Amino acid sequence: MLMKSLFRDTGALGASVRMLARSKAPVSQRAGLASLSRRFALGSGVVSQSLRAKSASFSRFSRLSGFSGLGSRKFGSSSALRNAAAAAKVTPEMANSVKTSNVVAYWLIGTSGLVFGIVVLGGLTRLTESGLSITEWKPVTGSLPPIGQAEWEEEFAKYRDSPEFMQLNSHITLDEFKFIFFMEWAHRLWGRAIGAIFIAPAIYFAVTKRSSPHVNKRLLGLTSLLGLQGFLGWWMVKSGLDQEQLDARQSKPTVSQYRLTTHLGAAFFLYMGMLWTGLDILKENKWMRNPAEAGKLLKALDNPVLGPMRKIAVGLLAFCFVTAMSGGMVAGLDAGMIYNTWPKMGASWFPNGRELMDPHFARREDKSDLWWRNLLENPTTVQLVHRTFATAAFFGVLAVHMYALKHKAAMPRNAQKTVHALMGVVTLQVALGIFTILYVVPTPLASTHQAGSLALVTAALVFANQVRKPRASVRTMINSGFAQNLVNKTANSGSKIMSEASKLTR
Ligand code: HEM
Repeated sequence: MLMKSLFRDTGALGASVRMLARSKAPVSQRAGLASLSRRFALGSGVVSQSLRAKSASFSRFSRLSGFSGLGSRKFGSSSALRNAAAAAKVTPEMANSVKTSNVVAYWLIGTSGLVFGIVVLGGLTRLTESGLSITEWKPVTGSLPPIGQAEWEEEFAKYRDSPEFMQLNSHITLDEFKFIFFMEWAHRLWGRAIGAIFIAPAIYFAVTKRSSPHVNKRLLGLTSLLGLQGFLGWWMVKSGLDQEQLDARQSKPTVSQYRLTTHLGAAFFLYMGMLWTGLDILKENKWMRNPAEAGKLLKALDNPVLGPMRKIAVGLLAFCFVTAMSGGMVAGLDAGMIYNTWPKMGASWFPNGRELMDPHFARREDKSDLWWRNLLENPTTVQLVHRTFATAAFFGVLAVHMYALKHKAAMPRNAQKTVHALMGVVTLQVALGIFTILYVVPTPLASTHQAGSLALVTAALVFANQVRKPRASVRTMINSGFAQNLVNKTANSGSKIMSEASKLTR
């Protein structure tokens, strides 16, 4: 009864506010209405005195009055939405935060798959030593490969001027050059394709309001990261083409391991950002469609056992990422070509201290850079660092797996499955790493090992996402029982506002 009257009255209140917002009512009047809505919400007895419940009532109010992302399309202009939301102390974030179309989520997850693919292709480009074959960066005109003999000869002539040709590849023929050119060209073309497939739909979704402002901010961040990634790719290649830089590093013509790892790290971030956002959208939409189920899940997520698990899951994701980056350093220094034994490194468990902290790697006279230069530039030490991180990652996942098994009852079902998958992937990844070392980095194994690192990060990310509590706005809405009650009441209420609002929750 109480609920019935609450919804009836809130509906009427929402209608009045909508009218006020449309009629550009004076601010004082709108503020008065906001305070009325506040008193109303607090006096209803349905919501508690807590601040969280207050914000739930404002979310409820904003949705019933049509002031949500979807509502703004149907009921009013975005400035009316902003004004009314501000007057009612419903932040635009809260008012608009819930609904983003599932299509946006599928597109994000699909694009993250393309990023996965380009990381693997990038690894193949490096492993086939093709990455320095294109000596210029032409973001637009470079989309087309040379056409006809004359253009190929011209391109080959540029390559013949590069340090890589002069010092390592002076024997290669035009046909062999064509192969390495096409590897690098395909990598760059794939990058351009990801740019187009990401940016054009992102604009479309934002303009047509299929994505909420909250998601739009993330799309903007991901677009910037995508642009940065293209630049980082060229910045990396430049380090292998510029003889001065090679001299400074005292290196053969290869790219800097720092730049390779930065490029790899940015790709991982892009991948994780797309996947995380896509999963968030799907999850929230699912909750809004089925508030009763979501309520149960929220209750399960409130279990105190999951408190530490949430932090551990994020920590584990970060650790897997760092381990992958240490692998990038190994790849950048070709450090997998030495110490091709496991578990020992050569005849002993660890190389001797003199080799691990070789003074030749220090560049300062006082040798104050001895430690960090060896950790990041000495192939022996870098390999040992990667082995150490990998071992720690394996035991970290094992510990989480055991902890999850111990608290099985408290874990959401899907998280239980993911933690098993995580255990499987980390075992496979360690095995791939070991075989990559034992067989002295054959391309198929090394490439699968690289793909495995992304698979591991994927499993860790999905797990962290599953045990995470939802965003505040969704949480307060579902916790208040609002969505469930709304759906129940709508069936026979006959109220237009109620049926409009209930659609928002489906
Ligand atoms: C959690 C476990 C591991 C992760 C996440 C991981 C990740 C990575 C990544 C991302 C790379 C760079 C690939 C590239 O850019 O081409 C790499 C390279 C490498 N890793 Fe691992 N790795 C793990 C375990 C291991 C283990 C246990 C070993 C051996 C004992 C190993 C040996 C290597 C070697 C030799 C390379 C260089 C391959 C190349 O030159 O392409 N890894 N790793």
